Amino acid sequence: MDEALIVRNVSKKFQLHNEPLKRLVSLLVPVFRAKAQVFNALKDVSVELRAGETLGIVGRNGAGKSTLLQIICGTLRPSAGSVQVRGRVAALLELGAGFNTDFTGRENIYLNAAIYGLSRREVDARVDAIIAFAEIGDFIDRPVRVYSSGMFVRLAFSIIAHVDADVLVIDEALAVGDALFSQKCMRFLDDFKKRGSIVFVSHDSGAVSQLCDKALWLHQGEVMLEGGAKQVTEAYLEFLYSETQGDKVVDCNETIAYEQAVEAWHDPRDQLLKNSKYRNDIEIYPFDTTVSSFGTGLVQVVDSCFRDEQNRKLSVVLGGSIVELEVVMNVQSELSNFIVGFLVKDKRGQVLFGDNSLLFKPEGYSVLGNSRYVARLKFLMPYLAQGEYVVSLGIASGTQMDHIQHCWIHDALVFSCQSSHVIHGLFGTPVVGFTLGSVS
Ligand SMILES: Nc1ncnc2c1ncn2[C@@H]1O[C@H](COP(=O)(O)OP(=O)(O)OP(=O)(O)O)[C@@H](O)[C@H]1O
Repeated sequence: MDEALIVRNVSKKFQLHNEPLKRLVSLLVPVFRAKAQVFNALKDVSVELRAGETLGIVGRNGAGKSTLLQIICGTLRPSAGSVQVRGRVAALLELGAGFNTDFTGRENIYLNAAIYGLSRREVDARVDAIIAFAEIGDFIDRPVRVYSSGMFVRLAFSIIAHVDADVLVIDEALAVGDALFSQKCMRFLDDFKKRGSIVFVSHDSGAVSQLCDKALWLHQGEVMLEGGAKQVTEAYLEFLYSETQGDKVVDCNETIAYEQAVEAWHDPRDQLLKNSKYRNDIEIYPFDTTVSSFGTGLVQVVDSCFRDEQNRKLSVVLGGSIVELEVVMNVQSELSNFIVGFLVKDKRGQVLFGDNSLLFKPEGYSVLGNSRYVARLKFLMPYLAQGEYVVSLGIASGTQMDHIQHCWIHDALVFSCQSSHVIHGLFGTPVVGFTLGSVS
């Protein structure tokens, strides 16, 4: 077959029991089973995935996504219908599944990889790569019962990434909480797409539309829509918004005063947005002094943060407002043509925007050796879509086209945005003026 996965008319019914005793009795005495209340978690779901394709599954809580993934992986039997998968399936579905909590991380690598059918010799050959990808340091030789959930995810993902799977099944909810690692996972998945198929469940429809070729929208156990990832995620978002907003159309004349748009950067919808649940709060995590960097080493960044116009350090930045990105650095030796810049990337590593100090002084600044400097880059933070982001910092000397990096930090600051009105595109940039006139 050309298909990597065929899900045909799959239904799943769960028996619901209020009391554990009744559940036990119904398991032991089949006649009681008929009396239990039945819940249809999946109803006649069909989908096909060709080898090399990526399928995203979206849907609200309780829509049946995890149930479908478990059926695809064979850890749950369907009540009706069938699933055919070609090749080796590796899954990240349930934290700790397949792990022995008394074993160390290293021992669990062998245990898990054996479950996926790898021989000891095959695991010997890739154990170092698995450990390097997981990046959990000395914890690899400690029992996994002492692991944080983030460490579990790191190790579990690293294992499934190295078992030569033909189909990867991933519930992205598990990767939440660690923006840096989920970026790395997304990069890995992008690469994996070249050789295998992926089934990917995510609440982040942006991630689904970027990563996946096709998508399936489940609603109360049924297929609402199946098709191209873009088409399905857009329809799903529209549905979510119409559910939360109703069909109310905001009357622009009533709520937006054109005169408010006097300052170039001011978004006249600001007040409207700030008072809504789409308020674009962007939470900033503190600068991690242990984060790795590369460059000549003549400059070390010792701190970085966001400040508002009153010079207050911010833990939350509001999308659509002016902020200052502060970079504190130690400079070892005198440098000319000095440039400070930044990039903001989404969790797949895609650059959204960035800038540097060259626009202010094309010939660059000069700095003295053995000194500490504070650079501040003031910019308009765009409205960001829900998700996690990182800021990369670069300190260099030279020109835009030709420069030497003294200190480049990939993930200097991490930030996370939980609420947003941005549903199309990667980010929103404020509309600073609008006029409408009739032409005769
Ligand atoms: N073992 C079970 N017994 C009874 N009901 C179950 C069982 N497992 C799942 N369900 C029910 O089936 C429905 C679908 O659950 P499922 O976990 O597949 O949803 P989901 O789309 O993955 O949700 P979420 O996004 O919240 O993870 C839910 O209403 C859930 O309560």
